[in-house]
Amino acid sequence: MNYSIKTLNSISARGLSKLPESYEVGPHVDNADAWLVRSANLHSVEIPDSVLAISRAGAGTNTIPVNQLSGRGVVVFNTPGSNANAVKELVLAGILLGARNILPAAAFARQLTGDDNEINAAVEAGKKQFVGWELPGRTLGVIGLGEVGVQVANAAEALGMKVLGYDPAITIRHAWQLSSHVTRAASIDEVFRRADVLTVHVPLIEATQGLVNAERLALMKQRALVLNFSRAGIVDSPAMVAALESGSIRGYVCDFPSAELLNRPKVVALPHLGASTVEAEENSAAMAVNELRDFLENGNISNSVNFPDAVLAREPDTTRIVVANVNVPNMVAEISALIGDAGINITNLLNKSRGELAWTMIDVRGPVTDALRSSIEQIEGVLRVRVIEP
Ligand SMILES: NC(=O)C1=CN([C@@H]2O[C@H](COP(=O)(O)OP(=O)(O)OC[C@H]3O[C@@H](n4cnc5c(N)ncnc54)[C@H](O)[C@@H]3O)[C@@H](O)[C@H]2O)C=CC1
Ligand SMILES: O=C(O)CCC(=O)C(=O)O
Repeated sequence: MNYSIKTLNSISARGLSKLPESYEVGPHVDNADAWLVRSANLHSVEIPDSVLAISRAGAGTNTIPVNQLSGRGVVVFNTPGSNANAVKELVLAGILLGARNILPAAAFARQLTGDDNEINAAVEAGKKQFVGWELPGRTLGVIGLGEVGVQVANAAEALGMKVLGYDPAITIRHAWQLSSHVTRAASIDEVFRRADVLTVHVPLIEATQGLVNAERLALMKQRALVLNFSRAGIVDSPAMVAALESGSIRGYVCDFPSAELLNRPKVVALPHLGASTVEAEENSAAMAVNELRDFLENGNISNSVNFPDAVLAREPDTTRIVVANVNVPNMVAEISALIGDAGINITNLLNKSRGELAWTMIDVRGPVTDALRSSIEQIEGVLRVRVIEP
């Protein structure tokens, strides 16, 4: 079977090279079986019915209409951790940019004129305006201790910072990865109160929209530094601008330029560069490609953000019936009954659920007719059915 994948952003060629030659891949593929995206905003894009899955080569899926796709039985993947080191490194750079006033200082040096003696004199006279501060002993507040947040917390701790973390839904894996020197904050407001530097590493969802707002900025120490390498909407921009103008916040370092933030000396806004390293682009693309291949060729799911993980080893010479369905009782029995009525023997079966959705894979010996497929599609609660030949 030949599959096709449409790419909607520039995707690392090395990552794409993991696909076999039989795959049709590129930006102009019509009616593709799957889409591979980075930050492309799909909320107002028509996604054809041919699309069985979308993989986001990266972490954030706020640009994808996940709920709507779930209702169509379309699986949405992301690539957890694939770019976390790249983001961590840029966050560390951001902390140092703010702590040492590096950008205004470099701008000052760039505009110097005269011979070397005059430049040296101007340097000695001017440098006192850029006196910074060192990291050891300062408190870094990290909100969100997932793939990125844990790496940022551990790296800052290794640089001598005191680290205060907050994540009410931290996973066991991330809790194990976190340095034992990181202190757990009892509340999000405690992080705002105690941080000299605050960094947010949470997804943009309804609950995190405007999480950094005027009330919380007012809790912060005078002249604290705020970083946002997650998503623009997590910080209330007018509140941030007001805090910068009043001088209560020293600086805002982020990955999301906007009209409101342009030309503000206390703002460093990078052009969404967190994941823009050769390594992160390659890792993310390779991970997304592997997820899509296993999904298209076997119906298996790893790292989906809407459907459960579901992996069932393939046995030779079996046909796989893959069903995306609403998580309601008796579904497996109803599907199995139709297969039995068609006189087909089931060799293996997996049914996994996640919230309101479920994924069912049934391996059978013998051909699956269009009539059987269509009768499974008619079951109430079935969203989509695929038949994958041996
Ligand atoms: N600037 C860039 O290029 C990049 C930006 N990102 C952004 O960073 C976000 C985080 O990335 P990862 O760490 O890889 O994701 P992740 O899913 O591994 O971690 C997110 C963490 O935030 C926590 N969380 C959710 N709501 C919270 C709340 N209200 N308070 C405290 N914690 C909360 C979750 O429990 C989870 O542990 C992504 O969703 C994406 O928006 C990620 C990678 C690159
Ligand atoms: O693909 C990119 O450059 C952005 C990465 C990102 O924002 C993410 O992974 O959430």
